[in-house]
Amino acid sequence: MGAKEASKNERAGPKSSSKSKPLKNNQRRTKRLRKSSLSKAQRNFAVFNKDGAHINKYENLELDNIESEGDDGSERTQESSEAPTTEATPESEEPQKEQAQDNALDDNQDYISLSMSSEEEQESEEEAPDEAGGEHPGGDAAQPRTLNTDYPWILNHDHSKQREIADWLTLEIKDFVAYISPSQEEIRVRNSTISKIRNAVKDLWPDADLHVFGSFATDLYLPGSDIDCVINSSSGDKENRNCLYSLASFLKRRKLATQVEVISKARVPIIKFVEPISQIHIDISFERVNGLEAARVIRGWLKETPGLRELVLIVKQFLAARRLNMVHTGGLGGFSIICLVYAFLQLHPRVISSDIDSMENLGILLIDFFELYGKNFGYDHVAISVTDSGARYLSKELYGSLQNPRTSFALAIQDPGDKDNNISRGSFNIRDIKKAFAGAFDLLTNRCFELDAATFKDRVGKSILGNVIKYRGKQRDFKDERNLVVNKAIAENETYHRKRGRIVHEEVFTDVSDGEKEDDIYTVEEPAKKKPKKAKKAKKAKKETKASSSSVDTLMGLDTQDDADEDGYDPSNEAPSTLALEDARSDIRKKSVDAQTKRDYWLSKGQAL
Ligand SMILES: Nc1ncnc2c1ncn2[C@@H]1O[C@H](COP(=O)(O)OP(=O)(O)OP(=O)(O)O)[C@@H](O)[C@H]1O
Ligand SMILES: [Mg+2]
Repeated sequence: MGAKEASKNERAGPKSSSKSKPLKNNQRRTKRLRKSSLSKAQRNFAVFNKDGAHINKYENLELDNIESEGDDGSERTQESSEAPTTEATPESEEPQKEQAQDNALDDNQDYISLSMSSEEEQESEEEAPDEAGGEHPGGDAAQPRTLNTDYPWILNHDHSKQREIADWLTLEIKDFVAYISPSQEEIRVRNSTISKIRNAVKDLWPDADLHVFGSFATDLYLPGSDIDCVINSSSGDKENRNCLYSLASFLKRRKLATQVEVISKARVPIIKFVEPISQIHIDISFERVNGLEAARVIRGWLKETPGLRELVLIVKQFLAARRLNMVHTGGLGGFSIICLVYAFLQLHPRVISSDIDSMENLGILLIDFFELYGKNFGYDHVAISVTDSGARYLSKELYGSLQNPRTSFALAIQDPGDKDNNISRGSFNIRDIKKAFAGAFDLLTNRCFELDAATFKDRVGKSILGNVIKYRGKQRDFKDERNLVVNKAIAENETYHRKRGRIVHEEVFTDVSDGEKEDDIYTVEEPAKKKPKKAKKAKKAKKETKASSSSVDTLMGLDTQDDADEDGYDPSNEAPSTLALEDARSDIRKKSVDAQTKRDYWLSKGQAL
C-alpha cells in the first residue's frame, strides 16, 4: 500500500467502517475520559474494561541495551556527510524494525518499542530503589526486574487516591517534569561549561563570541540534552572548513573537547564534541543568528502558553525512549517537538476558548496530543505554521516550499524564522513516529480505564504515565531549582536581544561575554590557508499555488460528511500574504475558534457516539 493510500485510510478517522470493534470501544472510553475531566464528576468506566486490550505491551519486554556510539573514550575527528533529509529507504528503516522485533513487538506493529532514553542513561548502571514498594504497571508480581526503575517519578508521590483518573495523570506529568528538571548543580555545571568554551573561543578568535541557543536557552532540556552554540564574529568568516578544524583542535588541546567530530559539508556545518568534565554534548555552528532568534521566540511561547514546557518535556522523553528523537535517523528533533506541541495548544478548541485550564488538564491534553498526531492529523495535506504570535494550519498545496518532493505523507512545520524552511523535513520516519503516538494514545487510555476500574488498594504504587514513558538513569531529586540559579544561556540570550534591539541578519555579531578569562597558556594553532568564503545561497523564490477548495476537515484529516463545516470558513481560501499579517491572523484565529466551537471538530468528534 502506498504512503498516500495508507494515509487516506488512517485519516478516515473513527467513523471509518473498517475500524474494529475493540477500537470503537477504545474510542468510547476516551470520550468518557474527556467528559470525566471536564465535569469533574466521578465516572465508572469498568463496563468498558472487559476486553483485555489494556494490557501493557511493554511490561514483559526486557530492556534493550544501547550500543554506545563512539563512547570508547577515544578522541576522533571525522568528516561526516550531510544528514539525510529525504524519506527513509527500506534499508534506513531496517534498524528500527529490528529493534522492534528484538523487543518482541512483532505481533504488535502499532507500537514503537521503548529503549534507553538519554546519553546519561547509557552510562548509568544504577537502579533506583523501590522506595514506593509499588508494582510494575499491570501488577505482575513475577516480573524479574527491580520494581519502579522505569518510572521513578512516582517514588513517594502517590496519586492513586485521585477520584478522577485524568487528574492522576496530570499530577504524574507534573511529578515527571519536577523529577527531570535541573537542580542548582546541573545549571551551574552547564553555565561553567559554556563559560569555559566561550573564553577559549575568544582566546582563539578575539573578534568572535559564542552564544547558546536550543534547549539550554529555553529551559526545555532533559538531563542528557546537548547544548547548541553558535559562534558569530565581527568578520563573519568563521564558517569554513579551516576554521572548524582549527577550533576543534584548539579545544582538544585545551582539554575542553573529547570525541570531536567536524561536520563541515553539511547544510549547517558544525563541530560536535563532549566536554570532558561535565560529559555534556556540545554542538557548535557558525555565523548565524536564526537559533538565537528562535530561542527568544520559544521563550515567549513558554511565557504565554501554560502547559507547553510540561508537554514538550514529556513528548521529548517519549520519543527519546524510542530513539525517535534523532533527526539523522528520521526522528523528530527538539525544535520540531516544541513547534508541534505549541501548535497543538494554540489550536486546541478547549484551550483557546478557556474551557479548560491547561495546567489542570495536562493528562487529557497529553492524550489529545497523541490522538491528534497519532490518529487524526492529515499529514498529506496540512502544514503547521508557528510564529512569534500564534499557530495555524496551512494547506500544503499553497506552500510548495514546505512540501516533501518525494512523498505527501510527511510532517511539514514552517520555520518561524524562515517561511520557506520546513524544520521537520529531515524527519523522514514520520510513519513510526505517528505509530508511536497512536500506540501511546491507546496505551494511556486503556491504562486510565483499567485503573479507574481498580480498587483504591490495587492502585497503590501504580503509574499511568509509566505505561508510555520510562526514565532510567541516576536517581534524581524532585528538585526544579531553576529559580535558584541564573541560567546564563537565557540571561545572555536576553542581553543579546536587548543589545541588538532587533535581529539584522546581515550583521550577526553581538558580544555578550562577561569578560571571564582563563589564565592557562596555550598555543594557538596556525590557521590553515583561508579559502574564499562561499557566497550565501539566495533564497529560493517560492510561488504559492492557487488556493484550493480544501475544507478545515480536509486539512485536519477529518474529511467526513458528518463533519461538514457549518459556517463555511475555509482557511485555504485566505491568500497566504493576508494570512501573514498580524491583524488577519488574529481574525483568522477568531474565525477558527468559532468554527471549532460550533463543530467542536476533532476533540469532540467522538462524543457523538
Ligand atoms: N530544521 C531546523 N531548521 C532551522 N533551525 C533548526 C532546525 N533544527 C534545529 N534548529 C535550530 O536549532 C535549535 C536547537 O534544535 P534542537 O532540535 O537541538 O532542539 P532543542 O530544543 O535544543 O532540543 P534538544 O534538547 O533535544 O537538543 C532550535 O531551537 C532551532 O533554532
Ligand atoms: Mg539541542
